[in-house]
Amino acid sequence: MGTLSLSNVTKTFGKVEVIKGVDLTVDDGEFCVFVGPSGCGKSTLLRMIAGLEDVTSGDVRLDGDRINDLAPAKREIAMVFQTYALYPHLSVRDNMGLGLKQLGTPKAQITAAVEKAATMLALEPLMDRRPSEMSGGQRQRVAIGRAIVRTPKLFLFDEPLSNLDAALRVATRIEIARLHRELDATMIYVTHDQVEAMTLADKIVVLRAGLVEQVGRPMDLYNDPDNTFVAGFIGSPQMNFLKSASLGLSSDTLGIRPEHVAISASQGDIEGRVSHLEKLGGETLTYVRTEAHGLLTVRQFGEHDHQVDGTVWLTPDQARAFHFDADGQRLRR
Ligand SMILES: Nc1ncnc2c1ncn2[C@@H]1O[C@H](COP(=O)(O)OP(=O)(O)OP(=O)(O)O)[C@@H](O)[C@H]1O
Repeated sequence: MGTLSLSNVTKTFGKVEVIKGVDLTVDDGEFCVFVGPSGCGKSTLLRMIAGLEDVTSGDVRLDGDRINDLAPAKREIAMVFQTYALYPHLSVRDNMGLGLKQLGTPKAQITAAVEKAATMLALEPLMDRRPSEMSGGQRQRVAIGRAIVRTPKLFLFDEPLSNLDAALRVATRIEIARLHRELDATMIYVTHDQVEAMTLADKIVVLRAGLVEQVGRPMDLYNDPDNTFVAGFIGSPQMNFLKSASLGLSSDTLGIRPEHVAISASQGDIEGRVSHLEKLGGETLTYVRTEAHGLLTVRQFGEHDHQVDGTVWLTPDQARAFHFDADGQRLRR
């Protein structure tokens, strides 16, 4: 079991309140991802769950038990950091087994748990190496292995892939998804990476300035955002925001994803000039400077050529558009 609940959790550093009352439930076996702009409080929230920061007010519960005052080592929670935090003088085997050893677990049991985790993570050939003799990706697998052997109720990941190169990030991301399926464990994962959030999460929590903006399944946040903040945050490239009035519409702002804007050299609703093009292989992004709405992005599948500085016409697909009021709240019709 591993159900986490936060009720009205706050955190104050000095006089500054950085977490301003968070309510959240992460169900047993769920993969929950925290996203939000830099400084919004993702890591602080994670560290409070782990017990590495005190909770200023509110309750943190694991399977119903209030754990606010429980020492980190007693929480049955394992945390994997961006910077691995392995002991340099210990072998992989000893790094992975250390947590259990400190808990006084019998040696045979430690060996069995370490071997099982090593197999899951394909670490067997590396067990006698020290951290300095391994690549970043291998070290991160050891850090994940160290978390697994403790069979915690809850895994916390703080941007675990951000020190890895692009190919290794993809491989390790897939590995984490597999581990989640195999372990059937509850996981909370902090990331800046849209792809990680969209692909790993059962549930995404969008945070902004210490508050939860919206919680939902990835595609629900993408297709049904509550406000301009969530609409702009989820999805890459970002949603376009247009002034409704200049399109003859009654809402304040019209939101349209780059893939739902048609581009033509001869006709359309909005005139603009091509600012620059990005050909990404499978798709082309065209950035168009418009007088009424600023810079807009158009996404087309395949390779397309639009002359830089040339005049183009854009037409948002109204059926796919989102409408927002002057406060940025979604107007659902
Ligand atoms: N020990 C501390 N003392 C004072 N302020 C802190 C401390 N730790 C974090 N903060 C502040 O709390 C706020 C939230 O920080 P936090 O690291 O949780 O944000 P984050 O969303 O994880 O950011 P990032 O995405 O950049 O890692 C920030 O304004 C930060 O400056």
